[in-house]
This record gives sequence, structure tokens and C-alpha cells, in this order.
Amino acid sequence: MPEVDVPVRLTTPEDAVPAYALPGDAGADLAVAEDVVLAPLQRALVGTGVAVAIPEGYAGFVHPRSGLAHRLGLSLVNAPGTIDAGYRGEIKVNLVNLDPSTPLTLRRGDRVAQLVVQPVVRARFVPVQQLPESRRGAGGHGSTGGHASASPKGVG
Ligand SMILES: O=c1ccn([C@H]2C[C@H](O)[C@@H](COP(=O)(O)OP(=O)(O)OP(=O)(O)O)O2)c(=O)[nH]1
Ligand SMILES: [Mg+2]
Repeated sequence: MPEVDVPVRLTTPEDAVPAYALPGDAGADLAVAEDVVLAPLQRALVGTGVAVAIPEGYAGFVHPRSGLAHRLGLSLVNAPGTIDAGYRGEIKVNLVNLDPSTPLTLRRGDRVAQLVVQPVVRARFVPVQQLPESRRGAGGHGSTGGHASASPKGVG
């Protein structure tokens, strides 16, 4: 996998530098810098103790962790959160407990999200009268089929 240097500053020496759990992982785990209790369906903006300087031409995307989502219903309100190259503040996570009945307790240091650093391009938006044709055209929102159905028969 290609690598890029990302300067990182910790709020305190006890905060964790984002780390990849395994070789080949796309996301480096981010931990909460404080204890948090989330009531069912409650959300909270929580610091990670980490600030980064993502190089120009890249951006960071903060994704949920699938295990916590699956086991506890923990997610991010704004998934994926966007970390701009110019941002020097602490990375914060917009946590939400999507479980409808069980409160969720997180301890400082728990890894709750993952940061994916990706190359990005900046678009030059060019106003035109007519867009070039394509096979998809204006079709969307399930136009190719296979979308889930609310009916007991399942997907169509
Ligand atoms: O999950 C997130 C999302 C964003 N940010 C920080 C980094 C990002 O560069 C900045 C702005 O994010 P965004 O552009 O998504 O938020 P906005 O509501 O548009 O705020 P702004 O007006 O500051 O751009 O906030 C985080 O710490 N965590
Ligand atoms: Mg913005």
C-alpha cells in the first residue's frame, strides 16, 4: 500500500497515535479522549486527543468501526466525517448510540472510529447548458432494481 507521512500532535502524552490494527488495513483507529455514556439514541461530539496535518491532495475520512456498530449500535452521525488537509484542530467524533433501548458506556482510550486517508482531487465546476449523455442518464434511487422492499416479500 502506498504511504504518506502525516504529522500528528497529541493533546496529552496518554492519547493514542492513530494506528492500523493489521497490515493491509485502510483505517487507523481513533480512540475517545474521555469517558462517555450514551443513552439510547443519544449523540455526543467527543475529542480523540489527536490533531493531524493531512498533506495537500489528501483528506481524512472518519468511519465507524463495524464491530461496535454490529454489537452495540455505535455509529457516527456524519459518517464519514471529513478531515480537511488544512484542519489543525483536534479530530472529533460525532458519536451516536443507535440502539433503541441499551445505554452504551465508553472509556477513555476505547477505539471507536477509524481514519482513512485518501487522495482527493479538487473539481473545477464548469457551468454548461447541457451535460454529456450517459447510459444511466437521470436514473437513480433504485432505477437498476435490487432495492429493499418494505413488503414481507423482501427485495424486488
Ligand atoms: O467528524 C468530523 C468531521 C469534521 N471534523 C473537523 C475537520 C474538518 O476539516 C472540519 C470541518 O468539517 P466539515 O467541513 O465537515 O464541517 P462544516 O460543518 O462544513 O464546518 P466548516 O464550516 O468549519 O467547514 O471539522 C472533525 O473533527 N470530525
Ligand atoms: Mg465544511
